Amino acid sequence: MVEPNANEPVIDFRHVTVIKENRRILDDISLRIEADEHIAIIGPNGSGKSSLIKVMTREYYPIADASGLLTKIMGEDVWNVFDLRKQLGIITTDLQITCLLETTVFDTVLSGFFSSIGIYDIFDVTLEMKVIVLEILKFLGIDHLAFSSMTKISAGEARKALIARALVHDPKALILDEPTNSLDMKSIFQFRKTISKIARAGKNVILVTHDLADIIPEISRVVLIQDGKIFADGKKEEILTSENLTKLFGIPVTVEKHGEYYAAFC
Ligand SMILES: Nc1ncnc2c1ncn2[C@@H]1O[C@H](COP(=O)(O)OP(=O)(O)OP(=O)(O)O)[C@@H](O)[C@H]1O
Repeated sequence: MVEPNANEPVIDFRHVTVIKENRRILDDISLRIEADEHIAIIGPNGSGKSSLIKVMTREYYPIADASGLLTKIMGEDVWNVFDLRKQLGIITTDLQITCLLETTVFDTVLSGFFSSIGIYDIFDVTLEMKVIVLEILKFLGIDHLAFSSMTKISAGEARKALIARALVHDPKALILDEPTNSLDMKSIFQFRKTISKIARAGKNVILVTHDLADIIPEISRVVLIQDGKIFADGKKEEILTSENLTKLFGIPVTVEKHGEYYAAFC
């Protein structure tokens, strides 16, 4: 198994172009995320955010003949996909839908060890795995829900259970694709606190969102994506401006800062 190098950039992509159905859905993207960085990726619907994440998880592959192409993750070019998924904890809305089964929170988190949906008799579940699951549930403050069904807890709690599932392998980075979709204000508030706690615990947070309010204070860098290209990349304070967001979304947008958080109005 590839052991990640903690000092190497988590992501070092250069000249990444992905073509699907004869269209460049990612167009010459270069993006380097340092070992200690937390970033937010923002862009309109269809701009290529999820596709970029899929290049990170090796679900999408860039065209191989691009000059200077590099797709290093934690210093390595070549990854076994199973090893890679242990290092990159991923939470998507699709996963939330897939995991909403009549299964307990505990088993949902445990299933992260097997990259499965549900737990089956053939799995070799160890005591150590169970201890890790309980520790993570405690860390995220949902241990009291361990034996509740995923279908009987709130959307915010279910989202935390998925984060717990992504953490079982102690990944280097946590990738969140639109994590607060369909959560109410209280759940969003609690969710942000959880992500802040994980960021402070030393995991890279890579957040894909439409909502500036998801950008936790620990995130200092923002990347804007438009039409498969990087439109702007830099310090949060410099990138999150009304002018940039107006150009990015093609509508008048006003960005305001409230304490350590941002909000956009259109
Ligand atoms: N497998 C595929 N085959 C064909 N087209 C694809 C494929 N995957 C993505 N696309 C197209 O690439 C573009 C970018 O899609 P992507 O899902 O990356 O955008 P996004 O920024 O994540 O959008 P959203 O905010 O709506 O989730 C879209 O036009 C999408 O239809």
